Amino acid sequence: MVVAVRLLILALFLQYRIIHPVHNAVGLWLTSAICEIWFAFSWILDQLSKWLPITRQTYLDRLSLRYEREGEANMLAAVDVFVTTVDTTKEPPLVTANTFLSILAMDYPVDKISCYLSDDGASMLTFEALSLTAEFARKWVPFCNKSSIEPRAPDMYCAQKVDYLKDKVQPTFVKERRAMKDRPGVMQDGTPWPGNNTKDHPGMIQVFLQGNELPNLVYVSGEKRPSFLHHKRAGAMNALVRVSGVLTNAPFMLNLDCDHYVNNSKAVREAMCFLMDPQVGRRVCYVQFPQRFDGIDKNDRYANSIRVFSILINMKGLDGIQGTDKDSKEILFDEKFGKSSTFVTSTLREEGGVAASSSREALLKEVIHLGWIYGSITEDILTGFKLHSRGWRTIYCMPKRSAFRGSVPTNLPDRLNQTLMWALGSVEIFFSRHTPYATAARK
Ligand SMILES: O=c1ccn([C@@H]2O[C@H](COP(=O)(O)OP(=O)(O)O[C@H]3O[C@H](CO)[C@@H](O)[C@H](O)[C@H]3O)[C@@H](O)[C@H]2O)c(=O)[nH]1
Repeated sequence: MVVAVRLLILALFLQYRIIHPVHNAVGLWLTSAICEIWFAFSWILDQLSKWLPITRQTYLDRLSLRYEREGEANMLAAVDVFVTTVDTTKEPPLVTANTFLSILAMDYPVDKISCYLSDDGASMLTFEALSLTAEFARKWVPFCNKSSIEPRAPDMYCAQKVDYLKDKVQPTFVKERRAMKDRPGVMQDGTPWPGNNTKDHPGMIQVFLQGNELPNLVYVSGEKRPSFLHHKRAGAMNALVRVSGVLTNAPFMLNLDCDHYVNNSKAVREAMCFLMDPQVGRRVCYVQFPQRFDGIDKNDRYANSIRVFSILINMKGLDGIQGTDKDSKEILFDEKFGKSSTFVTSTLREEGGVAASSSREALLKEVIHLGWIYGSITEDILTGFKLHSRGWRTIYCMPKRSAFRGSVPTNLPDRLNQTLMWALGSVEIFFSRHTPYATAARK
């Protein structure tokens, strides 16, 4: 009803605008009329996606009943978690360390989680930080598991103003908690990685944790050469897909930015409710969680929360059609689980991912399945489109306790840069051969 009334008002307004030209300022009138018609058109498109909003419910106990039977081997699927970082000045290693600790301490069988960091900055500082993170994880993860705390990112947990003495918790817990709070700082100085140039260095892989007590933890910095495009985050993600394909090759992957920590330790289980569902799971290629952010100031100067709340209905609506694409317009981050088989975890011919007898055309076709698509700085949106155009479904999952939380730009230049990047990415997709309109026309 509201939409119909708005549509009517819009039609009357546009009719008025068109039949009343401003003769002494034709240029201005024409420009504003074109802009208004364009906005009206995009608003109508936006409404179309809202007809069938879906709210989903997960039942974690049933997941456990099906896949974690007593006396039997745990049947939950393994997950490779990918985190990307590039610039230690904008993405402090301490933030990345928190993200990793929250991942390592997730409520999921430890032998089924492997964490990978892609360091596009090839920074010694990040490398050192991850090494110290691995050390601290040996204390932090058992503490989290024993005490069932939330969130499991140490800084965010310790920043909570909870009086544990008041709650009459066990004295041992209070003591252990204090020990965790007084942990030694994990950062050292900002010495650059010796002998390396961020734009020209060999590939680097270091396994920090491996075994049955903690999840695997691997540092990766993909090879960079000045004469080759490395395709920014898409290239970094594909490097991780290839490395993890060789090392752990889990059937699912979780992808996070370095400043997005796990806020709900059961997040992976939430996603598995869909991905491991015998019926729904077969058609689903990823599960996406809503964007949630810390650090938004009281007046929300940079409009960070608008994109969180106003898009909720759009996301639910899209879920009712085929699922959400990664949307750069309002969403900053999302976390998604994809089936590696969709992306084919091990690589091309040399890794046995594609039969040696494949023709060049077949190979090229497979390459499209092989990972994040190149050609746009908003590679996640582009890849989301591609997956949808191949018939995959995606799920929008909103657990009561938000699954992940991230940080937002806290100054105007960063916020403007971010918005510009998303806008450019969308324009790139629109004019590329991957444009959804061309894909729809080809069908
Ligand atoms: O060359 C690069 C550039 C970026 N990144 C990483 O990519 C992530 C996102 O980059 P950022 O510049 O912070 O972009 P945002 O706008 O904050 O990120 C949102 O928008 C991007 C483009 O749509 C998506 O890739 C991200 O997942 C999404 O969170 C960060 O972890 C970076 O460290 C790299 O690994 N290599």
